[in-house]
Amino acid sequence: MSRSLPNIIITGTPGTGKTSHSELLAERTGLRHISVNKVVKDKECHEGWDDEFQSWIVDEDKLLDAIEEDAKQGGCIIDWHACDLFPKSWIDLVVVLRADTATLYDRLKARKYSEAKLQENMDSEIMEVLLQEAKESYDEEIVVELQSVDTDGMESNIERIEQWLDQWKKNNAS
Ligand SMILES: Nc1ncnc2c1ncn2[C@@H]1O[C@H](COP(=O)(O)OP(=O)(O)OP(=O)(O)O)[C@@H](O)[C@H]1O
Repeated sequence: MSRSLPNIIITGTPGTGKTSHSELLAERTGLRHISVNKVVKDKECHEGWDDEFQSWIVDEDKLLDAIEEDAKQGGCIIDWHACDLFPKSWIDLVVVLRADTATLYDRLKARKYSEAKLQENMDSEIMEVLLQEAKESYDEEIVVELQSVDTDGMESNIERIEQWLDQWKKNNAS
């Protein structure tokens, strides 16, 4: 599929910094930030609310239909805590954000998550669930793992993605 701009997934366990990175990257590059949580809610791509985990039960087919046009056009930053559902043909780069357990614990605790939700997310980060999902779903050379612990780190992550974007544009110039 040929696009004039690439699509980038920013994924990771909740609290690793997907929204913060996506917003800053969108501001710096002009790419469109697609907050999948927001799309699920606004376009009702779900089958109801899961009380135990305090999250929507996502209808993946509806979600893909909702973002397909944008993805085909290119230039999207897809921000979500899962990545395996997006077709490989849509995606040019997958950034998996990581945080150490102490940092992540503090961030999730500050959100007043239930003990079950907090534990589920901590386990997911420790077991590298998102990193494995990304590596199993996409070619390894497009999957990048970046640490998201402090603001300096976030700055250098964004610079790195900007450099990648410049290179992608050069490689794909017609
Ligand atoms: N690299 C970082 N440096 C400093 N603070 C950070 C960093 N990454 C995230 N944070 C802080 O951690 C909190 C969670 O970040 P954010 O909302 O971006 O995570 P998220 O991965 O998008 O979470 P969710 O999946 O629940 O939407 C915010 O208060 C944010 O400011």
